[in-house]
Amino acid sequence: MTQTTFHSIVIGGGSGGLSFARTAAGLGAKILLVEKEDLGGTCVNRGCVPKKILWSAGQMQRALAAAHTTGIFSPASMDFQTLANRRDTHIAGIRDGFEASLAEDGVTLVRGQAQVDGTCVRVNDTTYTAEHVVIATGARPTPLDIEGSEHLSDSRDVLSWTSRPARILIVGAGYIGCEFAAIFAAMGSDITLVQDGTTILDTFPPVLAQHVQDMFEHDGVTLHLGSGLAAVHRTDTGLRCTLASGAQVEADAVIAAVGRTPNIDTLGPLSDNLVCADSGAAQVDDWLATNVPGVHALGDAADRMPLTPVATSDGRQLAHMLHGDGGALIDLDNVTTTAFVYPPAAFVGTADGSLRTDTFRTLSDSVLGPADGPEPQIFRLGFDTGGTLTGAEIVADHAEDLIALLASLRRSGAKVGDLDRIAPIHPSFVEEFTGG
Ligand SMILES: Cc1cc2nc3c(=O)[nH]c(=O)nc-3n(C[C@H](O)[C@H](O)[C@H](O)COP(=O)(O)OP(=O)(O)OC[C@H]3O[C@@H](n4cnc5c(N)ncnc54)[C@H](O)[C@@H]3O)c2cc1C
Ligand SMILES: NC(=O)c1ccc[n+]([C@@H]2O[C@H](COP(=O)([O-])OP(=O)(O)OC[C@H]3O[C@@H](n4cnc5c(N)ncnc54)[C@H](O)[C@@H]3O)[C@@H](O)[C@H]2O)c1
Repeated sequence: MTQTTFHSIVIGGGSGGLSFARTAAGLGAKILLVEKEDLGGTCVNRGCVPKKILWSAGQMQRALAAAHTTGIFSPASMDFQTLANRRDTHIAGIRDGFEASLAEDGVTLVRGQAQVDGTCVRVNDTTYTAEHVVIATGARPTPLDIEGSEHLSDSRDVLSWTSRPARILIVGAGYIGCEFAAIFAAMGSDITLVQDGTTILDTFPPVLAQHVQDMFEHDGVTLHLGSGLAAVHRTDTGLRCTLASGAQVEADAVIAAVGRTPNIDTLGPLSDNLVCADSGAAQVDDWLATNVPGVHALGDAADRMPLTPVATSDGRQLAHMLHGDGGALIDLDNVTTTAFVYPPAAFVGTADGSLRTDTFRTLSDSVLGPADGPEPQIFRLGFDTGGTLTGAEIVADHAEDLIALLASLRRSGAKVGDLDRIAPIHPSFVEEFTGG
């Protein structure tokens, strides 16, 4: 059993761990990165990237379904296996790129499951020590403990599917449940969405959540709010799902999307010593330090915001704090977020300001919507009593891009009327809320 010393050891080669390792190595630090599965972690292998590939395919399906209204006639059919091959090739390319760039940056990569005790890390019977240990171990799907749970799929399974089930029941209508519902409905699956609360997307502003719910209903998604899944049984014709209400739904696949559990409990002795928040993630201070001396945490393993840009930014900033001349954590209040439904729903801050809330509803004239008409879109801006922009809420094509610009305006203290002084492009969606 050899012992090698590093400046920092980072556990987990996902968005946060890679960002930390590469930045710290670039600052001259000797870095060990430990990864038990695939470089790139959740986002690249079983999260954002494969999800967005499927989402883009679903968007094409929706456009094709509407094409005949513009006089375009073409027989369209979908071979999911071809899409799955393209997804897997794309992801493998990103992974290979990470492996090459880690080697270029001089980061030592060890494959295996890390067990951590203070600043000692054991992997495959070898012990490594460092001044700092960074926990960037991410999170995993929270299992749904019901009768017949062996029949359930989670997001990891779904994003490696090579065929598309015709009837899908999804439990949980948060980000993952709603995104999968939208994507597979667009591809032609029959979707039932079961949510324990009275609203879908319950971390989103209520106006956006309601708008997405209306779109789901329009698209034929069956919603069961205030309900849950009690049991699943395999029958000759599929999976018979019994809801808490007693209702029965037959499906070919059942997806549990009921949240994610931080990977804090699988770290060996450290698991018992870390102080965690209610989310199950490690509590950290403004320097991402945990309660254990020398141990930091970031990304989904830390009690911050479980989104890729936060993990990546925190990784970079922590590297500057530990191995450079200081860094500053991203302001969580100005983090933007998007649910990739059709069209996407995005927000920053809150639009329910005390001075006024401007709400614009419009029908897109720039894209093909569903066959029975263009997509309804919504855009809300909120201002405080001083007239300063407090938030933006958008459901529209390219909302995931637009929202970053609104966050930038908000951060720079934009006032009521500032948007009126912009001459927008015509015809475009933004002319609904810009131009005097
Ligand atoms: C279906 C889905 C869709 C998503 N879509 C989006 C999106 O569109 N936009 C967005 O911003 N976010 C999205 N997210 C969230 C995003 O993926 C995460 O916030 C992000 O990946 C967190 O990065 P991380 O580095 O903290 O953890 P991860 O990327 O999960 O990486 C952690 C790594 O640590 C490794 N590991 C764990 N324990 C050990 C151990 N003991 N030893 C060695 N290695 C270990 C794991 O194998 C993993 O590779 C999505 C998530 C899911 C599940
Ligand atoms: N586009 C994105 O940025 C994106 C996409 C996917 C995931 N993510 C990240 O991943 C995290 C996890 O996503 P998620 O969708 O798994 O969790 P979530 O917390 O967003 O949603 C889970 C939903 O399931 C419901 N639920 C929980 N238990 C239930 C039960 N037994 N029966 C019925 N409903 C139940 C909850 O009320 C909640 O609304 C998100 O918080 C987000 O940070 C981000």
